[in-house]
Amino acid sequence: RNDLMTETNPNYEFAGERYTLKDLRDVPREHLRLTRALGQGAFGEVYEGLYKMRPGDAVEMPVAVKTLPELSTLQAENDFMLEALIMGKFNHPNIVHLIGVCFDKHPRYIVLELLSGGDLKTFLRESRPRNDRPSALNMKDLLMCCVDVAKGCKYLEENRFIHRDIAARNCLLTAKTPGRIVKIADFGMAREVYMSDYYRKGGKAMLPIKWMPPEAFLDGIFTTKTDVWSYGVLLWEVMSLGYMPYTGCANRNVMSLVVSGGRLEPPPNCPSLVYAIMTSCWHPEPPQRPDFATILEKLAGCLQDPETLATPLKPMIGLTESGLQIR
Ligand SMILES: C[C@@H](Oc1cc(-c2cccc(S(C)(=O)=O)c2)cnc1N)c1cc(F)ccc1N1NC=CN1
Repeated sequence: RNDLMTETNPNYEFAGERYTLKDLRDVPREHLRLTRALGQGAFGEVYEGLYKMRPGDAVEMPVAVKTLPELSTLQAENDFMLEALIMGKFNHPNIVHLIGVCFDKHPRYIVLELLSGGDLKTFLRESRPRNDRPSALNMKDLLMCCVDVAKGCKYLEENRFIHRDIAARNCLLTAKTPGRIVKIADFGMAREVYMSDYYRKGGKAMLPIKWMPPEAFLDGIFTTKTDVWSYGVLLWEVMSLGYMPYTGCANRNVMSLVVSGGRLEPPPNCPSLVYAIMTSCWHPEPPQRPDFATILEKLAGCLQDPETLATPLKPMIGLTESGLQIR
């Protein structure tokens, strides 16, 4: 983590300032109503809910609520609090907004803005072209999603925050319809709904190997250039409309493949300008990888290139996770 918070030291450094729990807005539990379960988070169930901002208000704000079960270890309590502290310090349109916390008693809650478009990976998979329906998305839609995530990453980079888990599963959309905004929405290196993405390395620590550069999974070195590598894999996820990277390849084989110079192939119909950004993010030497400002410039170039924009997301024929499929 960026700044290990020990049991006795509930402080957190961000952007050169020091914060403690008292900096987090306390949400009165009685103003919160959990309506339905959204799925299993790393710590506990995540719910959709409604939050009455001011007691007299008629209107209630839709929220997402991360819960920490009563029977949690001190480490889990710490991680939960640290995640809230981390999210509470960010202020950017492409990073999920923390509304507040309920830490007065168990079960503890982290209250987030609800992004009702759901996660990016699911959205991409749902948007794949089918015989009955050509894809609802075009190349511009995909590139705009990538731009949003890159803007969020640039903010983190500017604040010297290393995310360590940039991936489509950890990004959410404000809506599925045009005008959608994508936000980075998970900061816990959390083992979200896609458990299989995390490789059980030794003990319980699970690492998203397929999104990590060699220096990270070999030597545990994490820098902002780690996030750049992961962002390159996220680009690949977006352009493939939500495929699992290195489909069918086990994590340990990915490690040896990548160390010996192997890389992800361009997804079907991926414009060469976009694939060039991906491969630049996967340079073996971290300093040689672009920063997010450069990535944004290159994406802007793609968005101004007619040939790139005209590339169709036509039905693909190929091996998918569920076997050979003709679409
Ligand atoms: C913690 C949770 O946060 C949220 C989930 C959804 C959300 C997630 C899925 C579906 C829908 S919905 C209402 O559009 O069906 C909304 C909407 N807003 C959130 N703030 C989350 C953040 C992520 F970055 C990735 C996955 C999840 N989870 N956790 C459990 C399930 N997803």
